[in-house]
Amino acid sequence: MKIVVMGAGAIGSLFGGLLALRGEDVLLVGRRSHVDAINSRGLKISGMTDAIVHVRASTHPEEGDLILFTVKSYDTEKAASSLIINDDTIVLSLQNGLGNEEKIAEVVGREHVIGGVTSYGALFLEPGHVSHTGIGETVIGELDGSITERVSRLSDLLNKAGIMTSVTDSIKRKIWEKLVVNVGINAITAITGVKNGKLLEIPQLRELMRYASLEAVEVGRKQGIDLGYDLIDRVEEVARRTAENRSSMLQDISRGKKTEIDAINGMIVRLGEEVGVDTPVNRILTLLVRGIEKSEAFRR
Ligand SMILES: NC(=O)c1ccc[n+]([C@@H]2O[C@H](COP(=O)([O-])OP(=O)(O)OC[C@H]3O[C@@H](n4cnc5c(N)ncnc54)[C@H](O)[C@@H]3O)[C@@H](O)[C@H]2O)c1
Ligand SMILES: CC(C)(CO)[C@@H](O)C(=O)[O-]
Repeated sequence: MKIVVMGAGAIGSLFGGLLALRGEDVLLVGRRSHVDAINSRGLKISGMTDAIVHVRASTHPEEGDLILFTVKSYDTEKAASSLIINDDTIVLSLQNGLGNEEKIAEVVGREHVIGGVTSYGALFLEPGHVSHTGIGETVIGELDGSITERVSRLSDLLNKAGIMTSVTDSIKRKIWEKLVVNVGINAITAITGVKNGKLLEIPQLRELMRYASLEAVEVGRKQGIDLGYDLIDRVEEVARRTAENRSSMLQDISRGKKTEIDAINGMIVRLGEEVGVDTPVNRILTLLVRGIEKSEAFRR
């Protein structure tokens, strides 16, 4: 199976690197500096995995049997339109936020797309070097909920590379559950500059986190997704488990990078309007993050 990683940044390089270490045929597609470093010195993975992986890298995609789709949500359309696929190509998105699978499907056709969520953690340290920062479950599934041979095969492939993966018949709910966690944690940590654990220690931030998550659950339920209200406690649980993390959105803001706010809190606002659920907390969080993105003064 020829595997193409579309968007070899932190998580894409880690997954692609782990698959290549297992002997799979992998092409990492990323930006020039990262590609050049990998082609001259190999991909260095440090942290929970320690390896130099000799894997091919390019700035342009090639045809693949499996495409691991790992660009940030705001790059989805552009990256999808550069893919080269054949009749049997599977495109597996491991992105956060909502709407990525639909955007990819619009470009390549729905029959090619499989949804995924991962609690693996990775950091991009410098060109040619990523850090493996966390291990967690990866869940994949067909968008229509069917359990197909191809999704089972894909799960086997990832498991063989040491990426603990299971197949679900409700990937949309899984994507929503991860979304609610990101809605509760990411924007508030990005705005206030605190690590995830502080959201539990500071009563005002804890209240905000619960309100933001509750709005997301209400919107999801109105969209027909079977989300329980206990998810709000699970958001707190994730903040506890990742207490020392600086969330991905806080890291983006600190580096002066664009955030995934539109696919996370902004998506709750947009969908809330569609289904008639008020989302004042997420509206303000979205406006603040968009404002901060535009403000030099807030770069830490
Ligand atoms: N990093 C993590 O631990 C983690 C965990 C779970 C989910 N995710 C999700 O996975 C996605 C990627 O996250 P990340 O942290 O790896 O981001 P990242 O910014 O490190 O990686 C994305 C990479 O894609 C590259 N890219 C974008 N468009 C491209 C194009 N057209 N051609 C070639 N390269 C292109 C970017 O240059 C970047 O290097 C996000 O949706 C994120 O929320 C990340
Ligand atoms: C789970 C999470 C919020 C932990 O920091 C992570 O998904 C992130 O930072 O985006």
